[in-house]
Amino acid sequence: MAGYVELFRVGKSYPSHNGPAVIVRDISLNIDQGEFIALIGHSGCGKSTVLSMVAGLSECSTGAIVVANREIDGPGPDRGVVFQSPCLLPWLTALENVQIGVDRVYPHVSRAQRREIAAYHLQLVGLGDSLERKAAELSQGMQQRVGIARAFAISPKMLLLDEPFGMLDSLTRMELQEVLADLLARDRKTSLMVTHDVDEALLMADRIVMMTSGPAATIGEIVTVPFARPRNRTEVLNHPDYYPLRERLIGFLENQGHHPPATEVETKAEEATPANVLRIDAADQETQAPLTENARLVRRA
Ligand SMILES: Nc1ncnc2c1ncn2[C@@H]1O[C@H](COP(=O)(O)OP(=O)(O)OP(=O)(O)O)[C@@H](O)[C@H]1O
Repeated sequence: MAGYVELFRVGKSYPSHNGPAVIVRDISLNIDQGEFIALIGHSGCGKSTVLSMVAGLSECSTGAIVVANREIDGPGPDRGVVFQSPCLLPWLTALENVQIGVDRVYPHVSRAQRREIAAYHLQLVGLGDSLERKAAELSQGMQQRVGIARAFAISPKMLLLDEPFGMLDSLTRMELQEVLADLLARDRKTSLMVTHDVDEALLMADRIVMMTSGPAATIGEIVTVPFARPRNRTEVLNHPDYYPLRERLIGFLENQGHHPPATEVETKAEEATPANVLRIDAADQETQAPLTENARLVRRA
């Protein structure tokens, strides 16, 4: 059955002195309207590469991507992107940063209405009192709230999130996971999120797509998360299926090990060792108790 978003045998390679370095290959995935997909895999396997092709920021070397029946050929306002760092214009206010996108997408509505749209979305992410504060004065968590408001304010058909909470401390990360979940409960956007965090994937996603390790990474396994959305963190953690699912995800990643990315293979073939493996936060290992904190896949030991 056709999906709302369809990836048909998508691949990406870059030229190198040894011929094309294949980063990802044969990525085929149908995403239903309103579905939330988490993309996980070892560092360097090509998760961001896939996301940036869906965003239209990078061209597919092979295959094609269709969003709402239209093959994409570049970035567009039908896809809102949230990056790890929100890249705000520091000299502009929170409101002005959100309004830039709104102005571009709604050029025909009045300036007052455009301001209202931007202000409304900043209120939704809890920044109603900070509309006029300069971006440079905001904490990292607040800046990321602006980034999320900016993505929602343009009413995209699809949301693309590239490790959106990766740079935040764990408490702020949990807060923003809830902000995002609340927004998605109001407006169930079709979403694709890259994350290193298996607990975040289990909290947010309807399906978790696990990528094999590169070079030439592809989809290894897809896990359906059986918890109804919207979700409550405590209920998810206490669900009898939670730990078996978590084990399955971690088991897959452990079995993948970590292979050097394609570009390293060319220059460092002899240095490829299985030492670069998945590690869980020391805190998690110490407690061995039900996790209230995210287990992180740390990139390299
Ligand atoms: N412009 C480019 N030219 C050559 N190689 C590139 C280019 N951009 C990315 N790569 C390579 O593609 C591979 C995949 O990168 P990508 O950022 O997609 O991985 P990732 O899984 O998102 O990694 P991480 O989890 O660390 O963010 C890496 O080996 C990277 O070096």
